Amino acid sequence: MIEMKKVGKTYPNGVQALKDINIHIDKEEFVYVVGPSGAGKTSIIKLIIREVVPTEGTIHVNGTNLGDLTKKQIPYLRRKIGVVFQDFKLFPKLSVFENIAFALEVTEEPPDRIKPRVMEVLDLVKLKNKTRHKPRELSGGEQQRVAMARAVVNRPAILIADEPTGNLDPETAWSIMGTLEDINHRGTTVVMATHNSHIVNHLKKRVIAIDDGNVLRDEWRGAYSYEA
Ligand SMILES: Nc1ncnc2c1ncn2[C@@H]1O[C@H](COP(=O)(O)OP(=O)(O)OP(=O)(O)O)[C@@H](O)[C@H]1O
Repeated sequence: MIEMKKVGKTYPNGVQALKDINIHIDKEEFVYVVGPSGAGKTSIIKLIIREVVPTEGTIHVNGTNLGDLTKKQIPYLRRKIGVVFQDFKLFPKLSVFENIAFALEVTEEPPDRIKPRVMEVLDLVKLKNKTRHKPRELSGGEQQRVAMARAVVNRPAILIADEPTGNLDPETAWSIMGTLEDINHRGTTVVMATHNSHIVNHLKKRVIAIDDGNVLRDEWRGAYSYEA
């Protein structure tokens, strides 16, 4: 599903963000990527979605060697990968319904299929009663749930979440984790970069710990850290 072999990333300014990354993530796994600020977590995510290219090594996503992709093929890769961010990145002028429908319109979903599918994902994230609201009329947790609904509306094989609970209070963060687990149980692979040690230590999953551009640990049902 996601395979990185001997992947290194040196940015044009000479910063070596990733050194020798070897990771294999299978279909339907739920994986935390943890590590201190600057460790390289976001760089791994950007490589998976082909926002940046590696300086060394090879990456396969869903059987495709990203090194073989032409610029024109990148949008097709992105359809297989949903992404959510810490700051939600919703369109402020569009309603909840329109924010999600937009993702189907750009992939040219037949118009009569759009409404049922949007309502289906709003049901999944428990927001069917807020379809006409604008993002500013929602709480942070609700906005993140809209972002998740939008990320999965095209039925991607993989959902990448970069610090999805970063802007949320602890209780709301747990509700977001419930939604991510529901998405995972429906067959989507979830890769979540996080600093939230409480969640990682209590909702046990595979943990890939990155430090200084290297994989420090890769453990099934691991912990956030083993210090103190
Ligand atoms: N576009 C870029 N150009 C140059 N250096 C970069 C770029 N993006 C990231 N870096 C550097 O690469 C290293 C890894 O950054 P990255 O954003 O992957 O870390 P991170 O683990 O996601 O950190 P955080 O938890 O703070 O988001 C850092 O030293 C960072 O300064």
